[in-house]
Amino acid sequence: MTKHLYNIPGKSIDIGKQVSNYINSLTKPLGSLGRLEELAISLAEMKNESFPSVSPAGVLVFAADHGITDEGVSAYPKAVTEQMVLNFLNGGAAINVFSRQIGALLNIIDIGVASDLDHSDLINKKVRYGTGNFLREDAMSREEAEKAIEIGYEESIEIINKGAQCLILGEMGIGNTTASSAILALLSGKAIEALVGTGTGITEEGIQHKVSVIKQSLQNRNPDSSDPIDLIAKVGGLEIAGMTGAMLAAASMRVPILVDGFICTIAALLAKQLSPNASDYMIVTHQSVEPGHQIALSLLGKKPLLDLGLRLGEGTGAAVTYPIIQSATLMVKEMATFESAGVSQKN
Ligand SMILES: Cc1cc2ncn([C@H]3O[C@H](COP(=O)(O)O)[C@@H](O)[C@H]3O)c2cc1C
Ligand SMILES: O=C(O)c1cccnc1
Repeated sequence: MTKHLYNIPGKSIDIGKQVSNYINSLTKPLGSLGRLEELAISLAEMKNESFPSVSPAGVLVFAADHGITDEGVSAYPKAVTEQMVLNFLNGGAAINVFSRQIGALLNIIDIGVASDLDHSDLINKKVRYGTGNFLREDAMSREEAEKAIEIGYEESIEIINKGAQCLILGEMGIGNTTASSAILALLSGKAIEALVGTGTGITEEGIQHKVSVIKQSLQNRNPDSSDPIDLIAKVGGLEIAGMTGAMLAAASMRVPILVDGFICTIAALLAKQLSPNASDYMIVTHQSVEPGHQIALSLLGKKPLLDLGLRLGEGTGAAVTYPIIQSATLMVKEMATFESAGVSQKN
C-alpha cells in the first residue's frame, strides 16, 4: 500500500476555539443553534479556516458486483447493479435527483461491475468482474483490494481538484449489505444475528439464511480483523474499498466527508483502521434502518444528524443532509454580531 494514504493531518483545534468564540458573538442566545454550532466548529477544524465553504459537494458513486449473491442473500437480482449504473448515467436514480437539488458534482465509477458497460459519462476503473463468492473463495486478492482503494483515492483527488469542497460517497452493489455485515461482525465482535438486516427487503426467513451464509463464510475465510486489507480481500467488496480510499484522500486534503448509511459507514471504519486521523474529517449524516449501522457508528464514535428511516445507500442520505451542513457554514459567514447589529447582549 502506498504510503501517502496514511498522511492525514490532525484537526486545527485553535481555529475551532476561535470559531466557537465568534459564534458566541452572533445575534442569537448562546448555544441556541445547537448542533449547527458544533458542525460549524468541526468544519473549521477540518478545513483549518474560520469561514469554510462546503459548496459544491462532490458525489462519487462506486459500483461493483458481489459473488455472494449466488447464495440468495438479496431481495433483488444481481443484474440490478448494472441496470442501476445505466439509470445513474441517465439521471433517473435517487442520487441523481438529490445531487441536482444540491448542485453537486456527480461521478459514477465502475470499479467492478460483472459486465461490460459502455457510456461516455461512465468512469471505467473496473478491477475485476465482481467479487468471488466468499462462501467458497476469497472475494478478491490483496492486490485487487489495494488497487480498489487506490482507485478510490485517485477519483477523490480528481473531484476535489475540480472544486468539490466536501465529499459524499455512494455505492451500488447488489449483495453489499452481506459483505458489510461480514466485515462488521469481525470488527465489532458482535453476534451476526444482532447486525444483519433486511437490505433491499428480504423476509425474516431470508434474514436467517443471510446470517447462516455469513457465519459459514467467516468460518471458511477466517479473515484477520486487525488487517483491513485482509477483511476487504476475504469478505469485502470493490465499491467498499473504493469508498475507503476516497475517504483517505479527502481526509488527507482536509476535505469534510459526509458519511451516508450502513455500507458507507463500514468503508469509514476501514479508513479509520488504516489511518485513525481519517475519522476527524467525517460527519455522519443519518441513521440507516440496517441494525448494524448503530453498531458501526458506536465503533466510529459518531452521532448521526438525522433519522429519516432511510435504507437505500447511493449516498442519498448524505445528499439530503447536505443543506443542513451548508446552513452551519452560512450561519457563521452571514449572521451579524451583537456589536455590528447593535443588539444588547445577555444580562
Ligand atoms: C433498485 C435498487 C436501487 C438501489 N440503490 C441502492 N441500493 C442498495 O441496495 C443494495 C444492497 O442491498 P442488498 O445487500 O440487499 O442487495 C446496494 O446496491 C445498495 O446500494 C439499491 C437496491 C436496489 C434494488
Ligand atoms: O444504509 C445503507 O447504506 C443501505 C441499507 C440498505 C441497502 N443498501 C444500503
